[in-house]
Amino acid sequence: MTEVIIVKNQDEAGSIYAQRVARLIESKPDCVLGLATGSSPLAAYRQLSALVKNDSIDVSQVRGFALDEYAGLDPKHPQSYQSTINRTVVEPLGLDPEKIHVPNGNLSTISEAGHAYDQAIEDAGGVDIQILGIGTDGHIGFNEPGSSLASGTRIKTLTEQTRIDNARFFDDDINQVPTHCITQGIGTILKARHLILLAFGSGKAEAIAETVEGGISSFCPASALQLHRHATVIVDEAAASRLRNKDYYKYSFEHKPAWQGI
Ligand SMILES: N[C@@H]1[C@@H](O)[C@H](O)[C@@H](COP(=O)(O)O)O[C@@H]1O
Repeated sequence: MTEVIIVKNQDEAGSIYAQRVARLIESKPDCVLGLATGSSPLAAYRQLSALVKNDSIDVSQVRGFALDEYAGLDPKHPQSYQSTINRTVVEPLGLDPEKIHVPNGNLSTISEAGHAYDQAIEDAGGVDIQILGIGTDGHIGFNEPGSSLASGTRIKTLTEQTRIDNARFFDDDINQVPTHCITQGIGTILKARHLILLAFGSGKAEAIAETVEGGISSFCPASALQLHRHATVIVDEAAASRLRNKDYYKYSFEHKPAWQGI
């Protein structure tokens, strides 16, 4: 089943992620991390970088692949996902920028870029742990409702809702938000060995209920997590508020043997 962990706040969620990733880096120094943008993973990255510093963990060989990028936006633009990943992950953790990849949203090469990206992930041996946020419409990466559950990395059209949601990063001006993106497909994401999805706040409650307890449907792309052998969904009470089986998730997490980890 998809494991659901209900936490008090983003820091508690971040610390669960950070401890899991720190263990991975210690056992596999050149591990491959799947990276995501958005506000949901920020506390997780902060906690991880604190842990890396406190425990003097060597991250020099860690590799990473981001989920997505806007199409046609200069990678140097402060809101490009290339810049965002550098600012929120690469710099604070002290990762080697050469080992961290973001899909190439350059319009002149975008038709080939998706296939090349999937190939690069495979050549790296696949993603060990993929962190995910979720859109209010249930999207993961930028796989909007209707995306094939078997899709590979490719160009997608953003929904108007996603452009409205993301306008806050573009001076609250939807016209500045690109209309297209390049995103890892749902099929690509499902190949990662462990998925950890984070969601906070009541705005995500419906998407989380659909993801975990709804039918598997391309209309809620995150519901594809139900097909994965090792998916962990970490949410606060507000994001968990529409889950019918909430008490059971709490009970099973409280009674989980410590050796099991997540
Ligand atoms: N492409 C990203 C997603 O990867 C992210 O999950 C989503 C939610 O962002 P937030 O975590 O800020 O709510 O935003 C964007 O659309």
